[in-house]
Amino acid sequence: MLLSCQNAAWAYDGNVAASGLNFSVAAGDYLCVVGENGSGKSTLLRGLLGLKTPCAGKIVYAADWRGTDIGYLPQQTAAQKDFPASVQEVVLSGRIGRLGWRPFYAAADKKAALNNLKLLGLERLRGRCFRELSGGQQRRTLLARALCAAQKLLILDEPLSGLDPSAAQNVYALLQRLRQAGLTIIMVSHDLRGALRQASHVLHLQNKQKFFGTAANYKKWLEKKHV
Ligand SMILES: Nc1ncnc2c1ncn2[C@@H]1O[C@H](COP(=O)(O)OP(=O)(O)OP(=O)(O)O)[C@@H](O)[C@H]1O
Repeated sequence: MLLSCQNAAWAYDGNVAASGLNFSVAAGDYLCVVGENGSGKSTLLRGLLGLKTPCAGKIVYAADWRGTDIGYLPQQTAAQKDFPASVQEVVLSGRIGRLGWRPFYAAADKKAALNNLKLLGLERLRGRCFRELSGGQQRRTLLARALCAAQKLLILDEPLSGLDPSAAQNVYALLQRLRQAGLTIIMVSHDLRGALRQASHVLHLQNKQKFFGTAANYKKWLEKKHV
């Protein structure tokens, strides 16, 4: 078990955004978090990252858990679009959590950045200024950055937003390969069909936990709901 949410809830100024969350994620799982706008998905991700403290319940992490093992792709925000740095620098910054006492990046950091730039088809753009890129190119750059950070767990908040169909397919194929290589993935997505093709587990939120289980059982649950 990598992490387990035990009756956890989060609120903003007393207004509950998500409550009664009980689920666990094992190493190698691919969990897709679904639900309508405002159902608490991003709040949960921030909770898992330790950026927002639960107002009830708790999250229990594996004994050997280190916060630096996580790569995180946040939801797109206006502020992110204005980074005055090159694509390569943004991707390399995914290694910051691993620098420890070192004041500079090592050859291994630069190699990892280059590798992830290639994986996301960004090699040609590496010298370009991040803020001059298209929305989809920026999204891929931030995904490459998250990959640079992800040792054990990749947390993605709508990774496909702004991507054209072929770029989205490439990201799905990449996630599949990463999972086969042993990475655990937690992803918020509005592309239910695409997510269900790949996910091992689904968590459906509506400010509460409506469903948690395997993707196969989620399909059955959806069918029952609609008869
Ligand atoms: N910083 C904040 N301050 C106050 N309320 C917030 C804040 N962030 C989110 N909320 C509220 O918490 C609830 C859940 O929001 P959240 O962003 O987690 O939903 P979501 O499922 O990720 O939505 P979307 O699909 O639109 O991204 C919403 O009612 C939202 O208005």
